[in-house]
Amino acid sequence: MAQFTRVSRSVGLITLQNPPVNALSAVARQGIVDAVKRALSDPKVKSVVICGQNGIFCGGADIKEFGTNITGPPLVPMIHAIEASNKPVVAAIEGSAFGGGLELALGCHYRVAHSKAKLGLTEVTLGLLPAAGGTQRLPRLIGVPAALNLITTGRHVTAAEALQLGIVDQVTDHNAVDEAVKFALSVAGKSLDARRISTYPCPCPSDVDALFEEVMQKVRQSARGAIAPIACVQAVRAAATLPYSQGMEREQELMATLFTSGQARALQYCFFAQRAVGRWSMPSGARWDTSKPRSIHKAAVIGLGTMGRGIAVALAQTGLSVVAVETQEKQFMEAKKMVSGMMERGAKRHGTAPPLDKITYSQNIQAVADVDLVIEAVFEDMALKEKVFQQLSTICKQGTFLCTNTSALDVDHLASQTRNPELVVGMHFFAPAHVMKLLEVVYGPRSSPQAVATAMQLGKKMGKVSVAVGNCRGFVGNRMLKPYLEQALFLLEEGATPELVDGALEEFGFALGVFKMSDLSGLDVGWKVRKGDGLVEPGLASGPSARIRQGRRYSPLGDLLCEQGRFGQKTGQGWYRYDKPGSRVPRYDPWLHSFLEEYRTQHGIVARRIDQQEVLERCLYALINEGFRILEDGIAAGPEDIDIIYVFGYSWPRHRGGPMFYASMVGLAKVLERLEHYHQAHPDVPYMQPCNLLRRLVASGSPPVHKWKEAIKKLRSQL
Ligand SMILES: CCCCCCCCCCCCC/C=C/C(=O)SCCNC(=O)CCNC(=O)[C@H](O)C(C)(C)COP(=O)(O)OP(=O)(O)OC[C@H]1O[C@@H](n2cnc3c(N)ncnc32)[C@H](O)[C@@H]1OP(=O)(O)O
Repeated sequence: MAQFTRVSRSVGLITLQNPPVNALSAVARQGIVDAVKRALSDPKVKSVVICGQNGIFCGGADIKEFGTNITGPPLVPMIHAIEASNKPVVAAIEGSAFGGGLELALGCHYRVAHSKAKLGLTEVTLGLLPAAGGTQRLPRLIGVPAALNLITTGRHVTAAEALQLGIVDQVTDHNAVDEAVKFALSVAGKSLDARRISTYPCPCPSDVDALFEEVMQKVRQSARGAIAPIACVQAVRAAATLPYSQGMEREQELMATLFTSGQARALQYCFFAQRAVGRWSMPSGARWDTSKPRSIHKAAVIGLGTMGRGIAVALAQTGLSVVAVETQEKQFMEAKKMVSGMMERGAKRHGTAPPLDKITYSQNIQAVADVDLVIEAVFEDMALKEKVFQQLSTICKQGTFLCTNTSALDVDHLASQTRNPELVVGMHFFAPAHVMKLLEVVYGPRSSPQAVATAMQLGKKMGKVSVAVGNCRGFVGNRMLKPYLEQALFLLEEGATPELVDGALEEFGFALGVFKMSDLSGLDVGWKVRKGDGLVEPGLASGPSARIRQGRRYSPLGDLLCEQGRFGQKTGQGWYRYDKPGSRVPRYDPWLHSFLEEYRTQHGIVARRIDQQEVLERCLYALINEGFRILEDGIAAGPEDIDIIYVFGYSWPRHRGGPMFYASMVGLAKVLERLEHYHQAHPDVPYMQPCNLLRRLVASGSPPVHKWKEAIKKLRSQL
């Protein structure tokens, strides 16, 4: 849909009308084609302005059309027709001009942007490339290095940066459409020879080959196996080395490969899943659209360790008044300094003032009496947390929401320590809390829908992707991590090395393999939890029973390393060796390898050759199997919730769509068959026993991932 009107007597105004983001659907494209024809054939129209309704220029091609039979006029000829017009066409950019939206604007002869507008060729984030001429026009307009940066990252630029780069011709604080109309009046009748970007030569540095080689190397490194950024470099290279028409052919060729790829499907699934998790629901039937959040004006953080500091910064950055409480003198002094430093660095990056005055510090928990919401972030110890919740329940004013940042403990038990358990929810942040985008909002059986809605809304305000999940040990993310870590240890026992396991996982796309990650986060963290669970027995006992604890297979390898003081990066030794404590570069450690050999001998294990395929199947399918159990238990409402948690909190490669999406791509029958195989080989590993839900989904014909929610509901009703 696009509306045509004539304004200021001689300006044809074309307004895209496709809410909510004016995406270029088949109907919208047809509307533009018709409106442009009308403008060009109307002798009273001397120039044209294209804008979008409701303050947004255009959110790009309609992503919902991808994967369907696309009809309607294609984008490329539509944009060519606009560029070829003999009447000047001005794009009036308000809100966003992304992907095909910016490509449409690049086909116009001029661009006027509102100062708050954001622009970007974002296709790479959806596993695609700017295939409506973007890879050919942008380098011609702003040069190869700047275009490569924008196209391979998909990053959004502000109107000010767009002006500096030469993407837009004018930036205004006033109404962009009015300004564009004035602009259009001023250029009516002028020659357009120098305004058609496709006719520009591509400004290139002298050594193009060296430039592209260097960029390609960098992109390959950061892409972690994603193919779209590489295709983007190839397409821009075509702009730099070929005439426009041949460059366009190359662009289309590369797009055809990406368009039907599994990676594009995965990335587009993530786009919609990220939005779907905002539409949360609870097993009680409470939902996002029927639960009203309460406004939070003042919040408190209890405990200023690493997590508490990050949470305090994230809260202050939203503009809330924050009371930060730490009772230990040394930690209190240190935290004050660290928090100010974090805020100053953040403000410097964003070119804003640090919100230092938003935080007041106190060593007395009584200081939280008048806040609307508290986030407890004290040490992960149930007795300590119980005490804090009992205190909060008496100190805080009526109606204050009490949240815990526990990463695994029972939220409902903490709620039972208070007078109003309905006000208690978990807010599980990920370290560093002011940087990481994920927030698990954990509801217990007694949490009120309003408490959940308020925590979800606060998370959104903090710029987090918030996912509402049920209460169980480890919630969703950490619960699924357990079988993954366990398999990694079993693989070491059986003959693998940390290098082999990490190599396989990093090749799959994880930023860090499991052992590097364990060294980074500290081996002592898990050791403490296992001690609390009564799993740790000191020393290197031998015999098969030494590796059976609480009736199931257990690997004491991590405990043995901790007994040696090998806690990972912080002690300079863990699964790898580091140059000094605190160093970050993992190195091969001969000690670890002899230790593993000695361990195997002591336990009578004959090392065998393990390949990458086995590493991936055992680690990932064990984790996925637990994901199915989580769905079966109703802890996560749907596969999207699990996938978003893994993509945003656990560095699961986005181009693989999250663990549950990945399972659907591999094929549920295959996942089931491999789990059955490994469970037969390792009957003492309950995590490998295929979950009932997985079996039933396979039996019901392995529905596609977007149908699982419905299928689970149906399967439940049959029980
Ligand atoms: C085999 C041969 C193959 C040949 C090739 C065929 C080619 C055919 C296609 C040619 C394509 C040419 C190249 C162009 C490609 C593109 O343009 S891809 C799209 C690029 N656009 C984007 O990346 C922007 C995506 N959107 C956003 O970033 C944000 O939505 C926004 C615009 C910044 C607005 O943000 P906000 O206000 O926060 O709202 P949201 O909640 O994010 O969105 C509101 C709802 O709108 C839905 N939506 C958003 N964008 C799109 C879109 N482009 N298409 C469809 N739907 C979109 C979004 O999902 C929300 O809806 P719900 O999911 O229902 O909540």
